[in-house]
Amino acid sequence: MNEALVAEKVNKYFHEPEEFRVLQDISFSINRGEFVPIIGKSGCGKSTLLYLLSTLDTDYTGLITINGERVTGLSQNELAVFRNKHIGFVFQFHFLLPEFTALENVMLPAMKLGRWSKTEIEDRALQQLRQLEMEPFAHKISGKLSGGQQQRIAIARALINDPMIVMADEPTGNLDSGNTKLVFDIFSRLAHEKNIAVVAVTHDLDFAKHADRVIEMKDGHIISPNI
Ligand SMILES: Nc1ncnc2c1ncn2[C@@H]1O[C@H](COP(=O)(O)OP(=O)(O)OP(=O)(O)O)[C@@H](O)[C@H]1O
Repeated sequence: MNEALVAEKVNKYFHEPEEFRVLQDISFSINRGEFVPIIGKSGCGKSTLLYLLSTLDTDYTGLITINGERVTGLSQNELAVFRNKHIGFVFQFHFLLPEFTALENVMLPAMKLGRWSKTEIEDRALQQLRQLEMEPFAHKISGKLSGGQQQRIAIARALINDPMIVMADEPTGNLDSGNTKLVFDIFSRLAHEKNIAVVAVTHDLDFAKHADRVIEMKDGHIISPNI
């Protein structure tokens, strides 16, 4: 099975301040090994869609399937377990703990999962940091590192549990062009070499234009071809 994510006729309404259909019959799929940015003008519904896809918001109609498992309808507890196992998050609100070291931050999701011993987790975390050229900073306090370095720690943390899909919200939002390119290269490599699906909401068209495929949204619809 190659499909990492399938959305079928997803609709989302906000009821305040008035009834508003923010996502309208969204259907698409993303395969493993694909890096797919979601682009579109401010307010078109990108973040709302990512929130649903990542199972953090369950108030929608339609069907979302991730890694062959229908996540629509799972309980909050089941979703929490599912997310930790299968989804890596690089979300802006998903901050690093600034007083913890880079290594401690990366280890945290694996400690929660309870699949490996502490030594194994530390090895895995160091390996992730190494792949992102962050191993020399493993024992530095995260809050004292640069924005680009912190973003790489967040990516290492997103990868520690071997997710099959990574979801990112404005992953290059606060980065200069050098770091933006770096994050782009990391995401492409993850998709192509590790067969992970990477979905990233972005305003950055430079970041998006070299990706495998772009999903473009307008007024709650997907308008890009080839979906
Ligand atoms: N909790 C909410 N209640 C009501 N309306 C909301 C809520 N959250 C978002 N909206 C509205 O839904 C629409 C889509 O918002 P969303 O944040 O998904 O857009 P976006 O494309 O991610 O925008 P941006 O690029 O600026 O982040 C906007 O019109 C927004 O005002």
